[in-house]
Amino acid sequence: MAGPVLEVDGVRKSYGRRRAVDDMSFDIRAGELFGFVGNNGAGKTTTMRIVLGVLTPDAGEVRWRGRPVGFDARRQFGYMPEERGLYPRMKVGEHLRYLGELHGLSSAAARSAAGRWIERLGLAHHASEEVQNLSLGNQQRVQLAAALVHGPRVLVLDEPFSGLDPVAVDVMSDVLAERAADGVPVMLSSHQLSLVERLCDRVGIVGGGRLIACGTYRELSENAGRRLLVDAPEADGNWAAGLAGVEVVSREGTRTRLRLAKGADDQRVLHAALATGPVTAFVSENPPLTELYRDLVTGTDDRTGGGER
Ligand SMILES: Nc1ncnc2c1ncn2[C@@H]1O[C@H](COP(=O)(O)OP(=O)(O)OP(=O)(O)O)[C@@H](O)[C@H]1O
Repeated sequence: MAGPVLEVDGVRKSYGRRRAVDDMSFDIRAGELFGFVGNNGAGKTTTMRIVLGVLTPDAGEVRWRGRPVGFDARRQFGYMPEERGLYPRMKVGEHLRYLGELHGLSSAAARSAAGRWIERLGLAHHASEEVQNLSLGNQQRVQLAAALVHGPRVLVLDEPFSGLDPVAVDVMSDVLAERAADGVPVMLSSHQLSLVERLCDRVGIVGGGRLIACGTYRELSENAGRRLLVDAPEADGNWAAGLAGVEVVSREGTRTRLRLAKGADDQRVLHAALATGPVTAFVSENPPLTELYRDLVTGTDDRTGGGER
């Protein structure tokens, strides 16, 4: 994968006295699917709007290929806003052609691109319908087509998967993976962490307006410390207590899940388990992104649970 093309550097934004985004920095590489996750109110939409130039930051800047993003660069961005922004009375085909032309495509090119995306996103039966008469999921497909119709060089998508049926999620995932394979950097926010884990090359986790972790799933997983599942049928509930660098995450019957701090010795864990009797399972586990996320976000976001600061 190539180097960074889209850089968010030290971005800060307040609404009145409320700090929504604070010293936010990350970059996205060409051809990379970058998942942007965080609790409600963590600052994702505000950051994405700043990337798009819909909002101006109080400090910091966004750069595209090393230069501050200006009007010309932004015309090459494709954006799917959280508050979907389609004209309800326009017909789907007409709407997409209009948006293509608005972004500088010729009338013929806009017609052809609109037709292509209508077909690709499974909207062929709805091309002549008014947007407002479509189901919400289909409106969302149109919204994705609207972000793609002008052949953008960057995609910024705010919760593109919310409310989609599983088939539409697959179509959307395939399309985004294809765009990324074509070298387009794709930034997407989502609360569907299993999907983000599966789809995205890297993940940025936002808490309280700041980026609290960023990396591949594997990197995030390694930084969080190793997990072990140990099944010691004759052990009592306290067998792992007091082992240095070892935390008991959960116990179900005879199975204990442990988290090991960096550098903690798993062989000492094995010895301690064997000292209780037979050990029928001793397995390294990769926690799902959801669990890593919970560990990272807990305690870092004083707006956790949708509250505001
Ligand atoms: N127009 C606004 N005026 C005042 N405060 C705002 C405005 N927009 C957002 N905020 C506040 O800024 C903070 C960040 O909001 P933002 O919408 O960026 O979060 P988010 O991570 O996208 O949340 P969600 O997952 O719920 O969409 C919140 O405290 C929110 O209430």
